[in-house]
Amino acid sequence: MPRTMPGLTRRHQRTHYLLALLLSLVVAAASVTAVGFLAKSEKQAQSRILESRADQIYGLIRSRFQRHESRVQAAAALFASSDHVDRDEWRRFVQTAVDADDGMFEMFWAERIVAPDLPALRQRLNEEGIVDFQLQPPDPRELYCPIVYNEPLETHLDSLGLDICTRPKTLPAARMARETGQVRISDPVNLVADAATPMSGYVMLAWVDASPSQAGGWVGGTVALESLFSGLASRSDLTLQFRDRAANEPLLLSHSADQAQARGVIESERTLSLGGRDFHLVVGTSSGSNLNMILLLTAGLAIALLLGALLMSILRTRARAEQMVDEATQAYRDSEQLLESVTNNISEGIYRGVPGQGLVYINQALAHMFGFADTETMMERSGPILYASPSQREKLYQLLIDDGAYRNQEVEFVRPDGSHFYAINSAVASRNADGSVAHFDGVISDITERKQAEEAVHRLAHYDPLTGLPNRTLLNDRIGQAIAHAGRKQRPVAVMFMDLDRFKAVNDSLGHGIGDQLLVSVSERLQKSLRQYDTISRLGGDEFVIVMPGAGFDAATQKANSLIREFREVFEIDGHELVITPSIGISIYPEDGDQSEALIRHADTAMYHAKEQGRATFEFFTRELNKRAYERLSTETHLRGALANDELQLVYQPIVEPQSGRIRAAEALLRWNSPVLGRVSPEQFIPVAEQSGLIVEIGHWVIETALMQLASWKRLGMKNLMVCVNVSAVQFWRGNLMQSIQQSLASSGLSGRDLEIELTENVIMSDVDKARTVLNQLRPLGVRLAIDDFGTGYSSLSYLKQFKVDHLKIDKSFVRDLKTDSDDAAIVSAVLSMAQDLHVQVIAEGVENAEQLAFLTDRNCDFIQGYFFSRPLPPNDLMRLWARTNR
Ligand SMILES: Nc1nc2c(ncn2[C@@H]2O[C@@H]3COP(=O)(O)O[C@H]4[C@@H](O)[C@H](n5cnc6c(=O)[nH]c(N)nc65)O[C@@H]4COP(=O)(O)O[C@H]3[C@H]2O)c(=O)[nH]1
Repeated sequence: MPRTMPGLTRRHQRTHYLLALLLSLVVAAASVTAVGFLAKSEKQAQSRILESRADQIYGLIRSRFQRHESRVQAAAALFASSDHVDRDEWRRFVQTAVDADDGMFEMFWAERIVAPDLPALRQRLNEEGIVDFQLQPPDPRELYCPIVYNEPLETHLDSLGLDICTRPKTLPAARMARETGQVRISDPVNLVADAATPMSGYVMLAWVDASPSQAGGWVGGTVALESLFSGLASRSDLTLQFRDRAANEPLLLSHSADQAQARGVIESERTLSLGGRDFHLVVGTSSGSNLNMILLLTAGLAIALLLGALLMSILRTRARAEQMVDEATQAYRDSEQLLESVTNNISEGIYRGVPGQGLVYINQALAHMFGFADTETMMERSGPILYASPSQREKLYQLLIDDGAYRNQEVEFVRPDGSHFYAINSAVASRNADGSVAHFDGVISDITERKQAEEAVHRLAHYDPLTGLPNRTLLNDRIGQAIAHAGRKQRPVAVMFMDLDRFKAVNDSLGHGIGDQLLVSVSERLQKSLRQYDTISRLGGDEFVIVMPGAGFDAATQKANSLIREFREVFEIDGHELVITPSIGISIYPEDGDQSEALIRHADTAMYHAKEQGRATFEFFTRELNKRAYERLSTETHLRGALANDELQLVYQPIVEPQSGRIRAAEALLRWNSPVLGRVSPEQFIPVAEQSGLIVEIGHWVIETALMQLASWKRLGMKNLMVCVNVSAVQFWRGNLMQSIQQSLASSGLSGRDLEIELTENVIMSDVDKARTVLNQLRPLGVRLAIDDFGTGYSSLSYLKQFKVDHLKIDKSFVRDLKTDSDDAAIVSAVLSMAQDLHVQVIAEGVENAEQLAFLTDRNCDFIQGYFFSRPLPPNDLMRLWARTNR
């Protein structure tokens, strides 16, 4: 089955098949015609040869017959011409003929005698030595024709006495010979009666009339048929048939006759009339010529087929070649289109440049990259590609010359409008035979976006998004660099940790938007006030760190002072005039650390100390500060587990009505007995709890516990008693105070009037509006409000009036020195007087002695609290005290 070529159409294939078939048919027909013609010529030639051969054979057979006939005639002439021919004479006469070995099988003399002559014959023969003459057949009859002489006698004794007139095959010939006087030939006879292989032959008979001394008779010659044809059929290409017409049977068939018949030989026939018999001779050709014809024809047909196949193959090869050319052409077109499509649609710019000529090809993307509408415009207007750095252009071109290529080079290009873009540029050169650059092909990928993204990532990783200042990561780098540089030059580095005082209040009251703007303004102000090589970093929230390479103690002091001064100037943010102060902690390399992290941490510690010192100030880091910072950290660590471990307790200090001496309230005060740190003063752990935010949780616990305690006392009969709890600034602003109080009241079953919260002036004044909102929410619950530590802060009573303050607590620092410090006495007197005017009750704290009590009672102080009456007491002790005082 022919393989179908992909892409070769069926129509083409059919045409090819038809052409090949046609050629095969034409060649086959030509072959057949040629073979026919050749066969015919061959046949004619063969016929001619055959005729000639047949003539030869015919002549030979005829001459062989005639030779035998003439011998018989000669023998007959011998008898006719002699009075008597005796046996010896006969023998001598025919001896040559029978010895010639050319087919004369036997020669005999058969006499015609009548019955009465038979004894004389026997007598004569007996005399001649034939003693036992037997007639064959022996039957008595009138006429006998027995063979009386025959030669060679030795081999043909059995012929002696044979009566030829009794034999149906010889009798007709004998008669005819007598009647015509001619040699006549008998029917074919078997020459050897008992032989295994029959031997055919003829008997030729010639009549000899009787003479006076001799009876008439026949001379006979027995001729072996084979001898007539010997040597004639030896050629394998000839077949012979020799038929006796009268006998009508083949006398001789060549050994190849059957094959010859099967192959249809050419035959030539002759009729041979001899001795009164007609013989039919058929000579045929051998079959060799037919085979040749068949071979020829086969070869012709094979050639036809081969030619057809060859043509088919040629056509197919040609068609395939054409098809391949078509396909290659199509593929080339496709690839050209693909290339065009790709080059015009990819985002990479592609160009070809020729030294001295500039660009000779660019694609669409390249034109767009350089800000041109299309390639034509760029090719017309643009010179060489513009590199931001001409030296880089030279360097890359040198690479092309030296290495033949450069790959993935990051390049900055300039557009005609002056804008820049970043790209990755790769190019490869093609060289002339002399090695010079013939042209170079390049690819440019615009990586501006990637660069921008990288820069954005870098910015995010290293800069504070709000202010654009370096973040902690970059700060660490800068400090590291500053230390490395300073270390070599043995110079100091100052690290300032700056925190904005009460920034949270700004954030909470004015919102984060304003807070953020304030931070930006602060960063700008800081940047303006610092040297170029100083680094300002924002760590987050309101924390800034300033690194000042080369600055030691004096320079840092100077800078801190100037910063604090500069911050006195108002920040105008979105219509708000904000005053904000910084607290600054300073650490110095190398004294306070040689690592960025240590220097920042120590500056932070110093900053806390500055805040503790009353804000808007700065502090240098000291070992003592570090110790305190460590203690604070340790306190915080242990405080985290204090609530859960039940390490906190409340003690209650009575607040007493001086006139009656009755306990009207009890202030709940925290106590922490740490199994590790021992007893820790509230003045030590409360600030830590506030800084860490733990105060929210602890504060809730205090309110809840105090109210539960009061409920318990009330159940035990302690009437007209309320509890006062300290609420810290962090708890007030960040903790959900309202919810905490509501929950605790609910669980204790008490009313709001049983609770008083103590807030410092500073808490309220840090955000008056918000404080008002919170307090207004509490008011409906009946919760009372006391201003703690009054006198230490703003001390603006009239201002506080609007908050419906229930009690003012005069700070114990004023009470302590009442006797010795006239200022304190004056302040206390003034406060008491003002409070009475405003109908606000006053509680004096820290009353330790009778003089203090007398001073206060003289001025109608409403309540007294202090060691003079009682130290803070455990609940049961207070209950016992109450039992003594209030019954
Ligand atoms: N020298 C002297 N001191 C007297 C006298 N009478 C009372 N005190 C002390 O004065 C402090 C009164 O509490 P504070 O001013 O609110 O000052 C409190 C308060 O600000 C804070 N505090 C205590 N408990 C809590 C609490 O539960 N929550 C909050 N936020 N702060 C608390 O800790 C501060 C110290 O508390 P304490 O050590 O318990 O100290 C208590 C108390 O023991 C006296 O006659 N002489």
